[in-house]
Amino acid sequence: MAQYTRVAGSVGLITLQNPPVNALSAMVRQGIVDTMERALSAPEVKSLVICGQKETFCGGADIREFGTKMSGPPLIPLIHAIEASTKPVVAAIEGVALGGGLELALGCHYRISHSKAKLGLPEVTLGLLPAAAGSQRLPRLIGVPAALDLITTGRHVTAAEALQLGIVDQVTDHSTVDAAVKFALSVA
Ligand SMILES: C[C@H](O)[C@H](C)C(=O)SCCNC(=O)CCNC(=O)[C@H](O)C(C)(C)COP(=O)([O-])OP(=O)([O-])OC[C@H]1O[C@@H](n2cnc3c(N)ncnc32)[C@H](O)[C@@H]1OP(=O)([O-])[O-]
Repeated sequence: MAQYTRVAGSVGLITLQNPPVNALSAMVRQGIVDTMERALSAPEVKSLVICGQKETFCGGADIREFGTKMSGPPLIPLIHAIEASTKPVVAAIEGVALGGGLELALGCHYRISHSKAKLGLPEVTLGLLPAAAGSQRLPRLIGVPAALDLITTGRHVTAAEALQLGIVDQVTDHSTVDAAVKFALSVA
């Protein structure tokens, strides 16, 4: 699921809800599609923030759905629709942004991270490659050598390293959602 609220007057806040790590289940993907549509069609909403409930952004594809029949909207067009949004979209990253979770954040126009967050593309550790265009968006963002390192090792980076590499735009020790909403207001 994904919850939609309007905050600070003009920011649409989309909160991913799928304990324990807000993995991208069919319900969450459908929730993102529905809440994006709602935010994009609301004239009073000028920018968006995507976050995860319970202080974690997203652990990627829902491993509980591996080996089951695919249902719900696929991830690639969903992330593409976020990237193509005419209203700026900011990812508020707490806890983890891993695999499809980081790929979702890479489709957003800006990324704000909590200082204790971990980011990475660990697909290789499952015998997979990033399957939702992370292998395209990450090299575009930080260059081929740094992206290849992350994709082929699957290692997690700290928020400080993510900032230094250029994966995130800002790191905060305080409320990531508050910082992302402030950022979203500034770029609307
Ligand atoms: C399209 C895209 O390209 C593709 C193809 C993909 O995205 S492929 C998928 C990529 N994502 C991953 O590989 C992330 C795998 N997870 C982890 O690395 C870790 O879990 C963690 C996030 C760093 C947390 O570690 P932790 O030590 O704090 O606790 P935990 O005990 O391990 O985990 C805590 C609880 O979370 C559950 N969990 C963790 N990740 C999950 C996931 N992706 N889906 C569903 N549940 C997950 C886990 O089963 C456990 O549940 P329960 O036992 O409590 O019921």
